[in-house]
Amino acid sequence: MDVLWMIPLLLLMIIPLLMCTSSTFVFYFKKFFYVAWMMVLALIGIPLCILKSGGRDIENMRIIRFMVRHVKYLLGLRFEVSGWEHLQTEGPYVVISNHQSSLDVLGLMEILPDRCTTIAKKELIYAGTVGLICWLGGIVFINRKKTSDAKSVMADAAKTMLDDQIRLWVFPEGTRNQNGDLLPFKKGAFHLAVQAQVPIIPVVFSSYSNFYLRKEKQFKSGIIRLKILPKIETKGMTSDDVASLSDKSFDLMRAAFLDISDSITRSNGPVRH
Ligand SMILES: CCCCCCCCCCCCCCC(=O)SCCNC(=O)CCNC(=O)[C@H](O)C(C)(C)COP(=O)(O)OP(=O)(O)OC[C@H]1O[C@@H](n2cnc3c(N)ncnc32)[C@H](O)[C@@H]1OP(=O)(O)O
Ligand SMILES: CCCCCCCC/C=C\CCCCCCCC(=O)OC[C@@H](O)COP(=O)(O)O
Repeated sequence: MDVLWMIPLLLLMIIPLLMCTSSTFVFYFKKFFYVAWMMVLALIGIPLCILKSGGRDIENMRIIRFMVRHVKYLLGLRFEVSGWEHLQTEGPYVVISNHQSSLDVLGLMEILPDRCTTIAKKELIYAGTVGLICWLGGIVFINRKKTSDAKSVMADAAKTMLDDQIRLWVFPEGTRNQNGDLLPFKKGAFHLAVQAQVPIIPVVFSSYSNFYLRKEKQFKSGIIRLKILPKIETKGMTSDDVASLSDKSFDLMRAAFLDISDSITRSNGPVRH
């Protein structure tokens, strides 16, 4: 029995020691902590969402947003947001952003507008308590392996956006990417905006490579710049305009990504790919 009491005590001594001496340990510890803490937060949030809304409801995103906002401090991250005024747009719109890591959830919750939820891969629904709270928050799940299914879910979403006056956040790269640049954009977000005839608001996260390097197993403290760009109108556009709309958004976001990542790199050391 006495020995059992020693275990937490030993851990309390060993963990800070390893945190100071091994960057690989810090990497795994922070990653484990992030997932575990989000799971715990979701476990607490689930009954709150059910009590507030009785089930799946986009208003639950307010609870989720509130619960996630402090997590950045626990991981040693800080956000510098610019362009807040561009989110002061009435009615429905589509937010698009680049996607580097599951840490993007922290930036998303930092600026998530009211009545805004996201499009996510369907596999996320199986992520335990996190999956359930995502469902309660009205997240729209798509099957990326079946384009026809994904297209029909997104067509329904375009209708819901207008009927229920909601906003949708889409990651047009379609997958996480940390290659120091943006991946070519998938078309779904642009069809969605054109079908609903709503504006697109691009949001750019600066490169994480000055604090988070998956291959090198580094997860330091750092600053993430979040730049909200002016809205792009889609009124009067048709599906014929989707390709040029996607190209225009890509060019604007890529320029902003290189700009804000470069300014972080200059102040914090080189970006490593
Ligand atoms: C308290 C704790 C709480 C924790 C809470 C945590 C909250 C978490 C929230 C955050 C979750 C974040 C999750 C992020 C993700 O899961 S990212 C991955 C999923 N998202 C996406 O994939 C979106 C982007 N993808 C697309 O938009 C794709 O286009 C897709 C619809 C999926 C289709 O895929 P694919 O076939 O690979 O793409 P293409 O773009 O090449 O399209 C093929 C052709 O189809 C045409 N197309 C596409 N979409 C449509 C449409 N909606 N309507 C009509 N036509 C469409 C497209 O134009 C192509 O045809 P052409 O080549 O142009 O002829
Ligand atoms: C039953 C237990 C299952 C455990 C699963 C753990 C799930 C993670 C839990 C908490 C992490 C915090 C919230 C993360 C939400 C992030 C969603 C995300 O970033 O998904 C990746 C997706 O965009 C693209 O996927 P791919 O890059 O194509 O792959």
